[in-house]
Amino acid sequence: MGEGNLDVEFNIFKIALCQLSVTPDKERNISHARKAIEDAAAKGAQLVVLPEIWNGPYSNDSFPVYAEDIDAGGDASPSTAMLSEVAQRLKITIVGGSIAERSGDQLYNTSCVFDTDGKLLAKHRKIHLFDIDIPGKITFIESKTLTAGQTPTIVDTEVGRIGIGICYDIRFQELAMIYAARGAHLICYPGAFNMTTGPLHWELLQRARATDNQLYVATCSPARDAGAGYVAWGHSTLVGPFGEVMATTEHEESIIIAEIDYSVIELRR
Ligand SMILES: NC(=O)CC(=O)C(=O)O
Repeated sequence: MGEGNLDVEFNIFKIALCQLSVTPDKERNISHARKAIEDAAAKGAQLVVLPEIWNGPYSNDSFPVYAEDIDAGGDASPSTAMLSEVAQRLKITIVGGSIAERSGDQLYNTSCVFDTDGKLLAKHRKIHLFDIDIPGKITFIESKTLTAGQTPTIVDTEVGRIGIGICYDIRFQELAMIYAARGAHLICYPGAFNMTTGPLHWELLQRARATDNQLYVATCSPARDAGAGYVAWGHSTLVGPFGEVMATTEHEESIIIAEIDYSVIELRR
């Protein structure tokens, strides 16, 4: 598949954004995500995207507790084992949101992409950690526990060339530009914006990245839990290459199904 070339298996296909509720019960979160992926596939989705940190709470206290050794696989990573199994069984591509990854002494916020044979195609470690202090509103210092990833991640799948970013990565146009220059059709950003930055920037940034680069942008957030330590904004969204919102939702749990047509990219350009 060459740069900008639309020689992919499916030019038109359905994407599902699974805006999942997340609880402190990891086993429940894994089986809940499995069920949502099955539902999405039953509705015709060939690409399923999950939220940022979907197997446990989004907090510095929880990251070390819920972290998995993805490279070891099997019992060391029940979350990614489930994603691999379901991708293979249902013959779909999965951008597996993100989970905390343990690698030696380091922890990362990591997104795994699986192909239709259940093979791990790529692992993206969040490059731009979410260190933020808006007095009286929100303080979150991801770098207290997490290490930043070092490399952009772009992957060829049966549903196109996909660039991966995680949440705060969306604020950095340079990353999206690299993906566009390398021929991405779609950038997927699992993300968990919050009640301060969500209303301000969530849709704006998605539409900006899509318009700047004239490609599709998909985001997937956890559903909002008003009682959680970190309250997610929700509003998972698909944006087209003209910066148009093609599908979105509010903050409750939901599965968004939408159609992507890559021929529109050339048309817009
Ligand atoms: N949680 C994040 O990584 C990013 C975020 O909430 C924001 O940029 O705002």
